[in-house]
Amino acid sequence: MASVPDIRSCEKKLWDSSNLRKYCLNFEEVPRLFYDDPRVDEFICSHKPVVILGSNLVKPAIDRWSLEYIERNMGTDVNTVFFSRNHKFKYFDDKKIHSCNNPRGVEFSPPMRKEEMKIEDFMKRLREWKRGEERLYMQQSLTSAVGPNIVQDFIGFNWKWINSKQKAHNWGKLTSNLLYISMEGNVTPCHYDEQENFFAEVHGYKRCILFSPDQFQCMYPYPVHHPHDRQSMVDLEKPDHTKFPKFRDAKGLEAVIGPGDVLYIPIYWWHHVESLMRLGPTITINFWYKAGPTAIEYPLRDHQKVSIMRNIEKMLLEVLQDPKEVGPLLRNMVLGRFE
Ligand SMILES: CCC[C@@H](CC(=O)O)C(=O)C(=O)O
Ligand SMILES: [Zn+2]
Repeated sequence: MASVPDIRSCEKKLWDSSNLRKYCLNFEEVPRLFYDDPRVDEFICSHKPVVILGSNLVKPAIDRWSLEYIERNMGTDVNTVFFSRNHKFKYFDDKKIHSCNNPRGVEFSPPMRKEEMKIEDFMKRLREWKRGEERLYMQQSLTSAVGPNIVQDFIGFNWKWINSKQKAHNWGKLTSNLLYISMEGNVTPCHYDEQENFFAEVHGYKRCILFSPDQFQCMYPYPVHHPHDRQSMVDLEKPDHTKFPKFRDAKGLEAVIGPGDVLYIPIYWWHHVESLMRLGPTITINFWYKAGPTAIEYPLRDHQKVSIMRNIEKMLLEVLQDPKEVGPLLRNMVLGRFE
């Protein structure tokens, strides 16, 4: 992507395309709107991503949450830290590992490992990291166990604004706020979540590549029973166009977000997230909301069709018991009949 003129005009551009990983696709820009622009609600209402500027959603964190401040104030509980031998941190559900007896009988090998660490141990590992060592990525729910200063900062978030969005769009409850502390260059590969997400950048720059739920045929998600459920089987860095031919036609959007920017990631939208290279660690806070009650209206929305497909896979596995039987039954149902 050519370096994008930063609309916050006077600010010096702090990154350029050399900080971004290169992919075989070109992406359209996610629109960037100020928080009080009425079009923001139009984007949220139509489940379209938008970068929201100037909301002050997590201003206390932007003003205070340096790595040193977080180390001093995160509290004494342990934090979830993922380790990966490469730059990818591909999520997997360890409760589904048993079901992954894939046809060749090869056991599932987790692409990363998890440790519960004290904040000071995580920060030490981060400071002393050497090329070639496992990369680290802290992904920890903000709970009442954090220190009093961080509780105060959290109270100082712009709850008035975000609560008004939750209400206006009839979202369900706020289920969690995760604090992400990532090394430069870390990547969370392409996946979708079943929650609405306000993704608030606190420190550093992240690039988010997004694909709509209507790109389902191009994204080749793992089966629902697989530990990598909700993840795309396509490796964005070296896509296998033989196994995943439709990926060539995928139409994606992208946004680079910096401190103060909030990216709305609609429920079921695919997203790949990378911390820009050579710009140091990034800090992000997300706000995950349960979806609101959606009346069944026709034509069905694409994300509703994804939810229907998920339920069909779950039901078939429930009744067939053997994951290896789900594909053949679906093929028998469709081939030559619905094509
Ligand atoms: C564990 C995933 C964190 C995040 C991606 C990222 O910032 O690396 C994301 O996917 C989300 O907030 O939904
Ligand atoms: Zn996600």
